[in-house]
Amino acid sequence: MDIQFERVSYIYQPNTPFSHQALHEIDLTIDSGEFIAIVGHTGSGKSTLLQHLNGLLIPTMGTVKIGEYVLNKDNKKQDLKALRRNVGIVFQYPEHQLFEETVEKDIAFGPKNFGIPEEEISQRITGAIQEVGLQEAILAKSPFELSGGQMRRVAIAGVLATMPQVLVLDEPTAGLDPYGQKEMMELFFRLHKERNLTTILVTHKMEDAFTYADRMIVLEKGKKYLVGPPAEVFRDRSLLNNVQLELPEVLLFLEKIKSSFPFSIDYNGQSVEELAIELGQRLKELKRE
Ligand SMILES: Nc1ncnc2c1ncn2[C@@H]1O[C@H](COP(=O)(O)OP(=O)(O)OP(=O)(O)O)[C@@H](O)[C@H]1O
Repeated sequence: MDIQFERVSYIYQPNTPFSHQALHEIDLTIDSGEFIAIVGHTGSGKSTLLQHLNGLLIPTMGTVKIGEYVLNKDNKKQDLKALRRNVGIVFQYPEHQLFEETVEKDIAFGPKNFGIPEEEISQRITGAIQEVGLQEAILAKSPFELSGGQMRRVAIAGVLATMPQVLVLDEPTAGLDPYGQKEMMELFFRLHKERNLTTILVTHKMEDAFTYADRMIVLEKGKKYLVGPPAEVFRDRSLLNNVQLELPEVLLFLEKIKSSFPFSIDYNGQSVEELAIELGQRLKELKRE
């Protein structure tokens, strides 16, 4: 499913004293199978943009096109069920949305809602629980008996069981310990590769954007500020000034990826190590200039 934003603006509570324009004329194309990271300060519009991906918000101006769907203010009354089945959103702290008596019922909720036949639902539950690295024995438990990390995995399994083509992740590793964060990101990256799943990740972690994304989108005050492969975006001097990416933070993450990278990625023929060294040097030079 290709995704296209054409001059998308969004205004919260228009024509009231509380009116706030959260997105300004965003143009954007995301190809099927891409891994996109969206970064930007608090309040830059990241969550607002995400909510346009399954029609939770409809642009105030402009158009969002997702597969067959055309979302704009002239087209507000369409049935969005198929869109919502195909675009799975994992909101921040998704475990807060668990509510059923058993893990099994919680995971079944999405597929049931989308009218998937019972026999298929049980297969999907088993598949999803394995995919997120949990044992089947957990299905009979109450979600509230589980650890925080397990609850998060159950919530993600619920989204995966709807078999989306696009997976949208809003700070999915927030609140997990560093080991849990890495495991979770590797899970998303594996799903992305295995299912050719278009993945759109909102993150504050530059390291994750750099490690996993094909392209990064930097939002600043509701505007698309920079977009490109992470290695290019990090080379942009203005990122240092405008997104306030601090040099120690960058160096720290470059240092980390050198030792902990689980696989090699090649950007324009450079190994990650070469890239890290080059980026580190360039960023030092930029700060000196
Ligand atoms: N329901 C609302 N009514 C009015 N303004 C809102 C509403 N929701 C968000 N905003 C404003 O819109 C802007 C963009 O918010 P948004 O949540 O999209 O930012 P964000 O980049 O996701 O931030 P964060 O990183 O904190 O999650 C902010 O200035 C926010 O205060």
